[in-house]
Amino acid sequence: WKPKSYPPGPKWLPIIGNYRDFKRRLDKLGYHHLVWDELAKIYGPVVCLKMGRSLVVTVTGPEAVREVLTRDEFDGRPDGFFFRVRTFGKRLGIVFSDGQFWQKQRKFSLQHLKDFGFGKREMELRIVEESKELIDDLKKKSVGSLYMHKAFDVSVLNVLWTMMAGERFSLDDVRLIKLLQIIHDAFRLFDMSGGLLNQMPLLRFIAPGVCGYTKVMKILTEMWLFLEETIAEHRKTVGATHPRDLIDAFLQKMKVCSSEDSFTDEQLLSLCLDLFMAGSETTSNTLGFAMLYMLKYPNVQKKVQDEIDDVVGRNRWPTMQDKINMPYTEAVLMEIQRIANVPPLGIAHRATCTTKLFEYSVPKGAIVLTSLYSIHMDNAFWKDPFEFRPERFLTDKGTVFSPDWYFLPFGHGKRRCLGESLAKTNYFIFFTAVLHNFILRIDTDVDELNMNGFDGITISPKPFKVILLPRTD
Ligand code: HEM
Repeated sequence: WKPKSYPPGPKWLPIIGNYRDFKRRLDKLGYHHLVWDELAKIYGPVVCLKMGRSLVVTVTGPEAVREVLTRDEFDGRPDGFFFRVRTFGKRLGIVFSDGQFWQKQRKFSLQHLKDFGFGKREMELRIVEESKELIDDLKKKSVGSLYMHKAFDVSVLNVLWTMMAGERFSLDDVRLIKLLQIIHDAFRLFDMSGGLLNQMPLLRFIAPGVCGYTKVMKILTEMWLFLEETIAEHRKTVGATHPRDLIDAFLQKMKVCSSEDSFTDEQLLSLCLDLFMAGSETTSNTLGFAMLYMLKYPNVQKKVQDEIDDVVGRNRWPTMQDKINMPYTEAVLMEIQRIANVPPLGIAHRATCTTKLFEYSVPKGAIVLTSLYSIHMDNAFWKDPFEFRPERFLTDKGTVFSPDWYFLPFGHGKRRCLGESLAKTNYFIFFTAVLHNFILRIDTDVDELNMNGFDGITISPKPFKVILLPRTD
């Protein structure tokens, strides 16, 4: 049974709703976003499923995705056990908070990250320094072949962490590598609707292992401990003025705010957790896929290298100023984001009031997923969406073309990615730095390269090995 006015979808069973049907399709297709795609083919661009206690509405295709991302009543984030367990049973952080609390915290974070270079030349210089360090490290390690799917993890995080906590990690930092692996596992364990733990939270008492509770608590405990140590260190040394980083700025703000305000110890930890998680996995997975596509398409790799050599030459490092003169490279970077779909369903939204979506009624509290995958792979618009063809992003004149509603790797609207400028600069500098310095070769057959990643909140590349041949001047 379900109200007639709700969006279409398969019939609900008592208690579990559509869980069994969804699981059956997931076992067949292997990826959550493909299940939603299959359901959209049957029921249309707005599909509604009941997953345990959660009502999940998923929108597919540019028209429906645009409708959700441009309307304030869909700017909420889901509530529920899974979304609160990270943040002490409360709605904290930035990613899964909403309303005035979120507005205030998002504004504060952006404003103060900017004070420490975010989106500015300083940030780019830091990324260049990190990329130089990474290239040196790769040169040392690149005797024979090496795993490349996670090569960027620490370097990418270092840029963000310097602005947040004023420190960077050595590329071999064992604790950080372990922590990043933990985050990686966490992203594989759940899906954007919160998974079983959100749908049936009581399962944590009955079957904590099966519903992922045991693992999630292990992951969170390690993350909390790590972040708490960093924050405690800041607490000891923070001054009254001249903050050194975002944590200092937050601690100073706490001192001048009343205890009812949203600037609390728990919020500081939650904010750090959110930025740490949102900022690391997405960018390094995108760069991992970028390496994979360069291996699979050596002719594209060569064209990028030729463009870098033409514009940058062999005697200096690529910079963001070069990007405007490198349309082919930019088109390649865009095509990788389009086809790899690292966040295939973006981040879950929530209807903050009962509202209409086209002719359907969406009740207050429904989880709303936007299939970014569906717009990136839209058959009618892209014609051959499964082909890797960077030229699709170039006009006849050779300039870069960005089709607004068919290319949204960072989302759109008020909930758009907070880290976009950092992510884009990281992506461009690390990618061009590697191709400037190395020719990437595989040591297996090209056909053996697996372009399909692991499923999860983000899609991540499966392990692959690369032979890095130094490019001579
Ligand atoms: C290639 C890398 C990245 C991609 C593809 C990406 C993509 C996205 C997407 C699709 C969203 C959700 C938009 C929505 O809700 O509709 C998002 C949100 C977010 N991203 Fe990113 N992101 C990337 C890197 C980063 C970085 C480096 C940071 C670190 C500062 C970051 C921080 C965030 C935060 C905090 C949110 C939540 C914003 C909010 O709810 O107000 N992201 N990102």
